[in-house]
Amino acid sequence: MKKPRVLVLWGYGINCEVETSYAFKLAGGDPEIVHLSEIFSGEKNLLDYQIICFPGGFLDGDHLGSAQACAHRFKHLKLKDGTYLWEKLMIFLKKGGLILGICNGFQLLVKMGLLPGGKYLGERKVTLTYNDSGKFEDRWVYLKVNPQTKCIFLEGLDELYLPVRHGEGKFIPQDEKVLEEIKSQGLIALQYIHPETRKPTLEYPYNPNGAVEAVAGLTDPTGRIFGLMPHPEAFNHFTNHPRWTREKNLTVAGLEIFKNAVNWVKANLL
Ligand SMILES: NC(=O)CC[C@H](N)C(=O)O
Repeated sequence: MKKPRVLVLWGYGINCEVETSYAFKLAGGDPEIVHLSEIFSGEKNLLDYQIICFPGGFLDGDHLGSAQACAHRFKHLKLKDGTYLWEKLMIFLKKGGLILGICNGFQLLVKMGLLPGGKYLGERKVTLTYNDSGKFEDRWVYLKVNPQTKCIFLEGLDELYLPVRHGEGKFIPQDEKVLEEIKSQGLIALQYIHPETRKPTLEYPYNPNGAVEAVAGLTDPTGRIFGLMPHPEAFNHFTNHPRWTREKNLTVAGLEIFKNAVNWVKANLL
């Protein structure tokens, strides 16, 4: 059986590409780690893959704000064949491909305007900025999947426990109107919850950054683009869980996200 081809990008400060590629492999995909420079030079073509993944890290050293500089490259870079990289991305989406952005990758997706997408595709309507705590947050968080979400990556999932590690994870919409639109279309895919009430929370440290509406992850109206601040690739085996020696029958929650993507491509694109 053919395996979905997954483009896992690295370079310029991305540092989670090996773990991310490993997670896609465990999930049944055929990942390839490709340096961004090979995309920018046109040596590698986005259209040769069914899934594009932007992993976590510190693109361009977080200069100008996390993922900001790289977002400009994706929006404005002209390839040797005379086409724009952005046009390639649009063709990739038209062909039905999936896009996943994790942490720094999520920051990149919102800064280049792939999320929230839909009628705002290419426009920046939301951002991810400095944590309210004023420091880098490195902790595990409880998350709830929006039962209304169309996000393919989250199908069949309800609550998740995953690690976050970021300095700029606070979700902010441009204004109330944008927030209402995002909410009414079910684009808030994932929220930070309080471990006791199991409800979305603004309380620190359960909401580790002060994200408005406790947003931890967003999808676009097609459900094929997904970005999240937590790192699902860092929970790919039960021993990654901080309490694995005490808690039994742990679901390896992170891996489920990669399996959903791979299985969807197998069923719909291969
Ligand atoms: N782990 C990451 O991807 C971190 C993203 C970004 N550099 C930040 O600190 O917010």
